Amino acid sequence: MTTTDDTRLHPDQESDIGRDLTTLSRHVLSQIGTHDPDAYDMSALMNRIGLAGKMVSRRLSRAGLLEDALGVTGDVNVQGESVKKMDQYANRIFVRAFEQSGLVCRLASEEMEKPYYIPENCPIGRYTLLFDPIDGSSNIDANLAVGTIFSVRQQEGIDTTGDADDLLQPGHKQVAAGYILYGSSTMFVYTIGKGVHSFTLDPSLGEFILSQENVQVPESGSTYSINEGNYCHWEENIREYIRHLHRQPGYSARYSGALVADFHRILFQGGVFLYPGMTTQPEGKLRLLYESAPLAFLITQAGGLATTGKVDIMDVVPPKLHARTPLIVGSRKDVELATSFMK
Ligand SMILES: O=C(COP(=O)(O)O)[C@@H](O)[C@H](O)[C@H](O)COP(=O)(O)O
Ligand SMILES: [Mg+2]
Ligand SMILES: [Mg+2]
Repeated sequence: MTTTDDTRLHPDQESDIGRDLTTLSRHVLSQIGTHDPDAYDMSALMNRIGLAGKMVSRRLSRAGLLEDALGVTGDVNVQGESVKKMDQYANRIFVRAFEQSGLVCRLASEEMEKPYYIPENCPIGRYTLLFDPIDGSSNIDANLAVGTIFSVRQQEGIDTTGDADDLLQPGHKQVAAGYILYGSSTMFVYTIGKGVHSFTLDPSLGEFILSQENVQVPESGSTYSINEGNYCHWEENIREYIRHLHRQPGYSARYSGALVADFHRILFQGGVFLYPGMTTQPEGKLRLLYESAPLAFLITQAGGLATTGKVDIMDVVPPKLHARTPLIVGSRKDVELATSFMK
């Protein structure tokens, strides 16, 4: 007679039992290390960003099957760029996620000319969420990677004019920042000033599960990421730097058309991303408050650098909500080499 060992588990079950199941909200709480109301608010805030990200991820994953997911709306946003249906959807999802949260008093995004106020949250909502709902939206219709970038700041002052002028402060004022990358898997990467941590969405659980703690960018890398189609519009010093890289053995160009995706590669594998100013557009393309500053916060927490070529991105004071700035970001040695050409 044969017997079965009821305590023995299938290999899939064994690996589930052995795995680390640290969720995003739990991780934020453990990072803060206290259990006061502020810690729970920050944890809930991150969880809410994660929830909105999951909804965007779900829609992207079925976009080709839905009637209203691909293509443009026909509107032009405050940046003068045509709005994609997914830009509008993601913007609305983030606003909806926070309307019912009691956590955030204002949201400012690439897709909204002025900050969006949630007056019922304002007496208690101390935070402002700044975000780029879909970064790299030209990739959407080609089924390529896109992202969401976010930054959290504490409201300073009463903001009686409703213009959110207190947001016009340097990147050091950020209390949290991160991004969601909608790639071959969906990842959530964040910092609250205590290192950089990455999570991967397990679609079967609907949860972001910790995949790497304390990410450190390599000191140098072999990738440079820049849109060389703009070569003719760069200043001569940038052209000279790129020609210098062309002569170095082992350097590869990688450019996906989505800042988040290119930044993610560099954060994990090293190298440098550049979106410099151009003769036609001296401040470049990227917006400081919800693109460059959050990525600068992340990279500095990971041991790298972010600069305009002249000053540290974290020190830049934006003159207006949607201000742009040149960006050079990545491994310390690669950024130093790039900036040495700009002196
Ligand atoms: O500015 C960006 C796009 O942001 P957006 O989709 O407008 O939120 C970046 O992701 C750039 O799209 C990306 O770096 C490619 O820019 P180009 O090289 O096409 O100008
Ligand atoms: Mg963007
Ligand atoms: Mg965008």
